[in-house]
Amino acid sequence: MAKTGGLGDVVNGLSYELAIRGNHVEVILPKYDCMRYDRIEDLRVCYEDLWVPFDGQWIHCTVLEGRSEGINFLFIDAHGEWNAFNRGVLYGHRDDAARFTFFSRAALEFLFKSGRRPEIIHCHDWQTGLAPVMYYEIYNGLGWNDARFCYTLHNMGHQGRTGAQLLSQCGLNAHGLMNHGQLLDDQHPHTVNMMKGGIVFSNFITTVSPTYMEEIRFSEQGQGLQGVLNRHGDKVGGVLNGLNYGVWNPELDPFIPSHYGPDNLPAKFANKAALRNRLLMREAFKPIVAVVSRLDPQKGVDLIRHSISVALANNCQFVLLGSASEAWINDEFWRIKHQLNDNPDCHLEIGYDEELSHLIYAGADMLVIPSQYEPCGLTQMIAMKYGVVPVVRSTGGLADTVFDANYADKPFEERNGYVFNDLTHDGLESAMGRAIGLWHRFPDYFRQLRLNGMRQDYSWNQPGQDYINIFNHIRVK
Ligand SMILES: Nc1ncnc2c1ncn2[C@@H]1O[C@H](COP(=O)(O)OP(=O)(O)O[C@H]2O[C@H](CO)[C@@H](O)[C@H](O)[C@H]2O)[C@@H](O)[C@H]1O
Repeated sequence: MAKTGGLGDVVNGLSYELAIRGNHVEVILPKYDCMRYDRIEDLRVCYEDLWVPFDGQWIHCTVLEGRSEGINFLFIDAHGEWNAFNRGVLYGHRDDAARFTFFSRAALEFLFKSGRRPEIIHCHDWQTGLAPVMYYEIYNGLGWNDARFCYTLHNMGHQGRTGAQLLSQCGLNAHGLMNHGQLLDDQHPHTVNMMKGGIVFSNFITTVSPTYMEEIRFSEQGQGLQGVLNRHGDKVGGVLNGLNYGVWNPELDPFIPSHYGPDNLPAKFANKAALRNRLLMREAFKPIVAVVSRLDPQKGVDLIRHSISVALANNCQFVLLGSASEAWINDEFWRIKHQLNDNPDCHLEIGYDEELSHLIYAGADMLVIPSQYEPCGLTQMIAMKYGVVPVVRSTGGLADTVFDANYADKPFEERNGYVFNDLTHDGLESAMGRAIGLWHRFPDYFRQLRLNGMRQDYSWNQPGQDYINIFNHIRVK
């Protein structure tokens, strides 16, 4: 209902997995104006007057509750002039640090006032980094002390660096927390680092793949937080994300015209025809190379751009679905789109379109993911489930899930894609060249690679158990 990328998938998938295993799970979100309200059932007010202290005033909120597939969702609706959550987008405003810290404070205030006493509060990314800080620094003193915090890092590229006045705005002791270094950014003087606060104060910290955990602890990929992660090394771990196969499954997917699985792979190809039809591309005996991505520097935008020409020069069709976070990237891809407008083998769709993404996975043959860094990456796992062969850069979770058809140190049944190391045109071209060559010259072998990927289990089954073990480890017994 509120998704711009992989974090939405993860909160959704993990919540269902925990609920299926008999846990009581509730998800708290801001009540954004731009949510998919069609995905929320029985939305109704559940707490009328929640007054939240923030920035020297009491802000009036209402809490609504709604359900989706059996899970209870709670939405904090903030009233008043500030208009914290009705901005037409989820994030991207100058006051984001204040907006999400206010949200964190409001969520805690709601849990406290409504008498809910969760054993575990699971927070995600910098937006909620100050929630465990406020819990231990403010709510413990009010007598609430039986909750424990798990904090998940989805992306070290966004840490929530902001001025120290935010701490006093949300009721924290700025002087003490900054002087003791718990919230002080390790690289920028006088700056609060919200993610660091989450790491220091939470009872356990996860990131979304084992390789990314290594990278952020022991290389500059920690983007300044290596030191704090290592100081807290006894409470950190990498848990590979799962996929919600209730949402991402070509045997059931309501957004694709032809259902298929490893036992009836030929039915996939009606989706390829539907994709071409939808995007006004011609029928041709060519593979479709796709990209589905946020167009962010993290995702390797230069190589994404280059993959278009590599695909078109090597007798392929190319489809891109991408949403840009920065104006220069948006402008660049619009320029390329105009340039290729009349090419019947290529379509660039710039924007965010959940339904179209399902049809692309179902219709494509290869998915290119040339990321600079990738904490986990879900699109390669979705691709594999849909019989699409991923071509990826070896980094983070991509390295944990994609095993090269030619070079992996694995038995053949576990090889499922193409991998390159160097973040260069040559690196990309060599991996794409091998994948495209296989499609044209050895179709049986290509089919086998698709099947290998489809048969791998990237569900929430194992990671769900890993999270339960972590929660059991930290909860108050
Ligand atoms: N334009 C578009 N239209 C429609 N759908 C689109 C889209 N662009 C992307 N998506 C969808 O958004 C999700 C993206 O997943 P990623 O793993 O790439 O996550 P992202 O980088 O956003 O998040 C971060 O968090 C996740 C979760 O932990 C990590 O896997 C990842 O490495 C980390 O960077 C997929 O479901 C994809 O289909």
